[in-house]
Parts: sequence; structure tokens; C-alpha cells
Amino acid sequence: MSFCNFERKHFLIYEKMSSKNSFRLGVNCVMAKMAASMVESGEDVFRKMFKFYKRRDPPPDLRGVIDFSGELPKDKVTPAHLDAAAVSDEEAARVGLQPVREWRAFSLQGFPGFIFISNPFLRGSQPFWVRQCLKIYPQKPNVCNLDLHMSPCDTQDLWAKSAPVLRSPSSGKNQPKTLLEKLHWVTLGYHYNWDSKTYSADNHTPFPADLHSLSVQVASACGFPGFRSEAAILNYYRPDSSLGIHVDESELDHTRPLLSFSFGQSAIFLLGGTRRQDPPTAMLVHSGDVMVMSGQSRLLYHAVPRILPTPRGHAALLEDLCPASPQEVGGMLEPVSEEDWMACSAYIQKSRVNMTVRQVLGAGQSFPEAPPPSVTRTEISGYHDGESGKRKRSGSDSTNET
Ligand SMILES: O=C(O)CCC(=O)C(=O)O
Ligand SMILES: [Fe+2]
Repeated sequence: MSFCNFERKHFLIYEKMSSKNSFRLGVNCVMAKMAASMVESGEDVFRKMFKFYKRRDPPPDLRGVIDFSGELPKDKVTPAHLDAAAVSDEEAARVGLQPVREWRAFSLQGFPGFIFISNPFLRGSQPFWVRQCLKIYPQKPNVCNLDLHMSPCDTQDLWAKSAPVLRSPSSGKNQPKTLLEKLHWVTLGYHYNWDSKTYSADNHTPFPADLHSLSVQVASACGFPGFRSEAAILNYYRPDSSLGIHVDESELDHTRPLLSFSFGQSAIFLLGGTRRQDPPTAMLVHSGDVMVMSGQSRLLYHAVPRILPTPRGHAALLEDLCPASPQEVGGMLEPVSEEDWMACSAYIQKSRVNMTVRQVLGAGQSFPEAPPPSVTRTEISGYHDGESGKRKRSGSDSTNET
């Protein structure tokens, strides 16, 4: 894998960060002081941190960022106890997951209900999910940002139009972007309305059975049996993309968890508090990582200020992304053809895809007749510009277009 100068700089910092002699404690101390002084001056701490990690020149110091796949700060990270009996090994394998007892799952001090599962996928199973995100889920009747300014026949098959270009050896070199590279989001199930910040009964298409099954297994293992995947937002990130500070509160039942699945390049994820003044915790999310936001952490501010190239120490992770043979992949996971994988791997060598799956309605709940007058996602999160199809600033938030 070759890196441009910018990426190389990040590798250097990252390598330093993951070295055994990390001075993480010292850095955390500096961060705490920075946060404290911002609180004193009444500034928005989350926004400052967002800008800090988004900065390109000079690149941010990443030593304070928690890496669940590396050395763990024992004062902040503890093992999470999962319900291994809730999911049989066969059920897990059917959706490409390791047996639950093998999962490395963590809790974060001060964030009850937040669970970080460090790549629980079986070797060779991530390509299936990457291919679904790139080839299958963007297809109609699902909705994507390109639908806002292109006709249905032009957005009909993004994959057929983009894959041959992505596969070609000159891919990315001074060529116009493929449609897949212009894809910023896809919605599934109840399609999120970016203008009204609501879901509604009349804007719904069937939720993909395979993604529902994956979500059910993860939710069950995390203590949420009977999870219903009713909506998902898929975010497609290029190297310069970010996702603004927001709270996911448009779902009507906040007792059900948010399930987040990430593939491709790494990212910095910021998890804050219930107020913008609460200093966020920064963590690295790598390909295959799963995050669960539930309980008291369900309605916390969060954001993705930065995409990072997968660090060199994680080369093994990228190797994991080679498609398994049909014999190895069982259950719901159709094998990925070499041809498809060539295009997928070209795409994810630069990009990150995140699927956040949501249960919208509680048991027996239905949508109100008319949407409530002031659903507040814009006020506090407002993370998408419906017109352009781009993620955008929310008020004074430091968010960014992708
Ligand atoms: O990309 C991520 O990790 C976060 C996505 C997210 O927060 C969302 O879609 O609501
Ligand atoms: Fe979110």
C-alpha cells in the first residue's frame, strides 16, 4: 500500500502513539486541562476537540486517542460482560461473526451502556459486508444522497457504472469521480427525512434481512433480545470527510440501542456527554469494529472528525479483507467474487463505510399522526444538508461537508 505525504505523517504519529512507551497519561492530563480551561471560558469543548482532530496542518497529536486494538488505558477501559449464551456459535457464524465468547468487548469508564467490540468478525467475512454496502444497499428502493439531484435511472445501478472504473489500474489517477465515490449516505427501512428530522410510516421500504440478522445477533449478545432493525443510515467517508457533532434522537424509542458497524479505513470517533460543554473521549475505530450506544450512552453527542489510513500495524486487518472461499463462508454470506472484490478493495483502500442500525419504534408503538412540531435534531445535531446531499455544519457546529 502506498501513502501520500499527508497519510505518511499520520502514520508517524500513529506509530508513536501505539509504542509501548506511550505517554498517554501525560497527554490525557493536557487534554483534561484544555477541557477545563474551555469550560471555564464557557466555550464549546466538543467543538474545540472536533476541530483539534480535524486539523490537517500540523496534524493532531493522537496520543490521547484510545485504541481498543492496542494497549488499553486500564483506568478508562474495562472488559464488557456479554451474554454469550444468547447467541449460538452457528447463529454468529451465519452472519460472519466469531463465537461471542471470543469477542473482545469493552466498556468505557463514565459511559454506561457504551460497548466497543473490537472486530468480532470471522476472518474472511468482512468482504461480504463491504460488498453489500457498495453493491447491494445503494440499490433502489433504498434512498441515497444522489437521488436528490439525479434521476432514478441515473442512480439505478451505481455499482455497474462505478465498479469497472474502480477496478482499472488507473483508478483514482486524475479521473473524474465515480458515482460510488460521490455517494455520501444511503438510508434503509424507515428512510430518515433530513429536512423534518423524522421517520414516518409512509416512507418505508423493506429492511435488508441479512443486516437485520447481523444486528439481532449483536444486540442479543449485548443484552437486547428482540431488537428490530427498522432503519439504518449508511455513511460513506472519503479521506477528507467528517461527520458533524450530533445526537441520534429522532428514533421514538430510546431504550433500544444504536448499533454501529465500520468497514474500510480507520476513523477517530468522539463520544461526548449530554451537553456540548462535556469534553468528549476520542477513540480509534478500525475495520470490523462494532459500537453499541445504549442506556445512558444512547443520547450522547458524538462525531467523526477524521478518517485515518489503516495503520501499518493493522495490515493483518486488511489481509482479513480477502474474500473467503465458498466453503469457508456459510449461512447468509454469499461468497464475494474476485471481480467484485477487486472493485470493493480499491474503494475501501481510501474510504470508510459506517452502518448505524436503529430500532425506531418501541413494542406496540406507532408513529404519531402528524410529526411533532419541533423535533430537535437540527437544533442540536443538524447534520445533513438535504439540498446538496452533503453532511454540513449544524449552526455553529464544526462539522464538514464530505
Ligand atoms: O460513522 C460513524 O462512526 C458514526 C455514524 C453516526 O453517528 C450516525 O450515522 O448517526
Ligand atoms: Fe450518530
